[in-house]
Amino acid sequence: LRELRSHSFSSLSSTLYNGTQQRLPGAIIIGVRKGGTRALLEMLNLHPDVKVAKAEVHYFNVEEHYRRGLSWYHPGYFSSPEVPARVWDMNPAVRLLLIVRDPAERLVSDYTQVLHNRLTRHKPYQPLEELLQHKGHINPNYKALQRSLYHQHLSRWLETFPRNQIHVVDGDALIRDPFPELKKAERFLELPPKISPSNFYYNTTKGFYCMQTDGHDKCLDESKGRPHAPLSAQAFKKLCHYFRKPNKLFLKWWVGPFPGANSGIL
Ligand SMILES: Nc1ncnc2c1ncn2[C@@H]1O[C@H](COP(=O)(O)OS(=O)(=O)O)[C@@H](OP(=O)(O)O)[C@H]1O
Repeated sequence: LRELRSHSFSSLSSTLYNGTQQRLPGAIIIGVRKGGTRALLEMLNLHPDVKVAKAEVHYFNVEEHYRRGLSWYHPGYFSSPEVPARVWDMNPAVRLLLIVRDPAERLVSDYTQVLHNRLTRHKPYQPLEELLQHKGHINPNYKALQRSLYHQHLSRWLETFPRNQIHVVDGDALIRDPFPELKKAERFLELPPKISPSNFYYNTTKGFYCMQTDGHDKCLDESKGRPHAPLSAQAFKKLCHYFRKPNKLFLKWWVGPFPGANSGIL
């Protein structure tokens, strides 16, 4: 269930429409595994006008969602081809927040998560270097690699949704300095500016920003920000090289034909 949540959407009911309790989300976070979805969701939740749908509401009772006609919750992956049309059917005006991160880093994080699960269950595992390469070349069939080909998944969303309904959150920038990314997301959602720099502080033990509001503070759990599995510098370089073209395609869409310096994925 947790997997479903983290690999799919996180929904936000906000005051986009009527300022009251809404049943269907006015905005949805789409993103791949390990892109920073949870951090974005928790940080947006600092806003008093944002209501984050509880995980249970999404996925704990899928049958109920099906009965209510929300079948898209079930396979809701950024990379699932059938999802954009289903989201459109739910609400064609929904705002989409797409969070991405350096595709090579995301891939290593993705592998690290799988490795962690296998180690916990005392199951055998293959080293990343083996999965990643075939006869000395990057293996294009490796699923975690395919999940990092953002432009491919995005192009399907763009067949359904206009560009201005999708806002990209730079997951790397969110790690380094969350406030500016939150500001941009707030603007995109047309929310009054309520999130402030004082909502964030750098936690040196965690090595990441944590949140604080009304005297309470909160860091993400230990599954976020784990040390990554080892990968040789040579293999990582190959991987970055592999992603150069897909990154360019994605960036061209994101920032236009002349990419600025703000994106972390080149
Ligand atoms: N503030 C803060 N604290 C902790 N972690 C943060 C934060 N901001 C972003 N991140 C990054 O979020 C990464 C996990 O992304 P997801 O939440 O999408 O992962 S999951 O697929 O739902 O498991 C996670 O990836 P890893 O570092 O590879 O574990 C983090 O780098």
